[in-house]
Amino acid sequence: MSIVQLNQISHQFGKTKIIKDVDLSIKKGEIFGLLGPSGAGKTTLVKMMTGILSPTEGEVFLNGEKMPSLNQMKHYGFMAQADALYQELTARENLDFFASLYKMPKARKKDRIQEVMEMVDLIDHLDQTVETYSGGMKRRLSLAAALVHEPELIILDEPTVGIDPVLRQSIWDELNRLKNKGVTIIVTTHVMDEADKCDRLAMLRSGRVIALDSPKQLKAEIGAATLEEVFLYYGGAED
Ligand SMILES: Nc1ncnc2c1ncn2[C@@H]1O[C@H](COP(=O)(O)OP(=O)(O)OP(=O)(O)O)[C@@H](O)[C@H]1O
Repeated sequence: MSIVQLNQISHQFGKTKIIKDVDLSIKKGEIFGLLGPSGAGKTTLVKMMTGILSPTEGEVFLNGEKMPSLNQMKHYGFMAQADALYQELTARENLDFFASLYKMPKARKKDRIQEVMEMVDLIDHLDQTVETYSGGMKRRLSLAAALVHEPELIILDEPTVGIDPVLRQSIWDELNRLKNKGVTIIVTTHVMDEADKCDRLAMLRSGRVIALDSPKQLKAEIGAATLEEVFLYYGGAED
């Protein structure tokens, strides 16, 4: 069974249709990428997966349950583009708060906070208030907050924007480690080399899925050397 299922999803803001007839079926344990230029509709699509936004048409299912569903909320971790952190609290207090929301046992919570803070290379700043963090540090803490409760589905909206290449690699190592444990990861990106790391990729343009397969298969099908070529081949160029 697919963990996320989108059936004929469309979304309209006012009179403008932003998402057009999207069907997607995301399987348990895969890293699924949504690749597209700015404005293609990636954020709108992931917001509908989380139930934050309802589609104008079509249905979204998480674990077979129709969204929005409060019950499903504890199963996923979401990292939005805008940070949702408490500025006046320390990083530890923020993570403690998020972990407690999901009723994580105390002992596990303590260890897990250390683990995620090491992963995002913020362990030396655990007891600093968030207001003293730089923009990049806040991004990394937001990622830690999305992962702290060990969700089985992780939805990340452009998680590595503003993050340096070394740390970006360590974040991808962690995502792969989670995937090997059976966690499903959905990630939006407009960076081709990140898209290449996904098991499957949906290329999005102007609210439509223009191609969908593994990066390797997408390239092989048209004899392309890069994902850029694939994107252009399927109509990725602007009108
Ligand atoms: N609340 C809103 N009201 C009106 N239009 C919106 C709203 N939110 C998004 N849009 C429009 O919907 C389109 C898709 O936006 P979305 O944020 O989903 O794109 P994106 O692919 O995530 O882009 P980016 O990579 O820049 O984050 C854009 O044209 C945007 O202007």
